[in-house]
Amino acid sequence: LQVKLLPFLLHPLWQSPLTIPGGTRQSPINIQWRDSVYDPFLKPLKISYDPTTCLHIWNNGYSFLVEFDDSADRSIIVGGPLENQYRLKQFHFHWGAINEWGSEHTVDSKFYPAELHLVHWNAVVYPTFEEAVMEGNGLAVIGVFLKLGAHHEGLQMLVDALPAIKHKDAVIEFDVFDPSCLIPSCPDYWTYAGSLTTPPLTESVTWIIKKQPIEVDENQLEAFRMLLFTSDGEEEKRMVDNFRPLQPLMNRTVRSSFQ
Ligand SMILES: NS(=O)(=O)c1ncc[nH]1
Ligand SMILES: [Zn+2]
Repeated sequence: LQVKLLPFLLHPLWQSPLTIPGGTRQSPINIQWRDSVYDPFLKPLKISYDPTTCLHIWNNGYSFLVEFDDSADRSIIVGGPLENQYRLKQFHFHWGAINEWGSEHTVDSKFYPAELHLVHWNAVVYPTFEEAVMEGNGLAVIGVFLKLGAHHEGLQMLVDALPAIKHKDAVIEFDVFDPSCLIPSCPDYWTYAGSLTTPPLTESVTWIIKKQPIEVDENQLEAFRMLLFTSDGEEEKRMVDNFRPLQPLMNRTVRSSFQ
């Protein structure tokens, strides 16, 4: 198995070791449906996004991100497993070179072709995102699986912007977008205590993984794969397979909001 892991272990994307030394709650993980524990005390997740808080869309050399004005409580989530309300800061995706893989989390060891992460931070307790990143209850990330299927109208607005941010560090203004159009209507989710899946890999994330995927079509996935890891003028490297390998569950239980 170690030999199989070798390419991932050496993957250029993460200079830091695969798991940070002493890491006990790293992400992503495989969600074994039958091992998840229904928690009747989990509340429904309440999502209230203000589409005008959208700022810009950019290529950070690892994924493409849509960033939001998080200077006030205008786009927030509350409820679910969360003690406080959390402010939306950005969302981004992870995807594969082909449809057989691409998501970070897996369900019963099944990969989806892509995964959306909506990143929120606990502005009730912490003064800045940077400080929240370092705290166990600092962040809440909603994960949504993408599966190959029907055309997704809401996603198309993002897809249409991608050619303008093909290269690393390219950014364009993006004034109005409501990310709730990317979140499935089914309220069911799994939740567990984990980490960021990119450096600094800090163990500060309450993960909320939606059970129901959203459907996107082949052309929309292909548009993700035309982005580049590289800056303008550098030898082109297609932005694909920007997902972290699965991490050990260790002493954690995944809870479900549904039976
Ligand atoms: N992929 S992730 O959502 O864990 C993340 N967000 C910011 C940095 N890394
Ligand atoms: Zn992510």
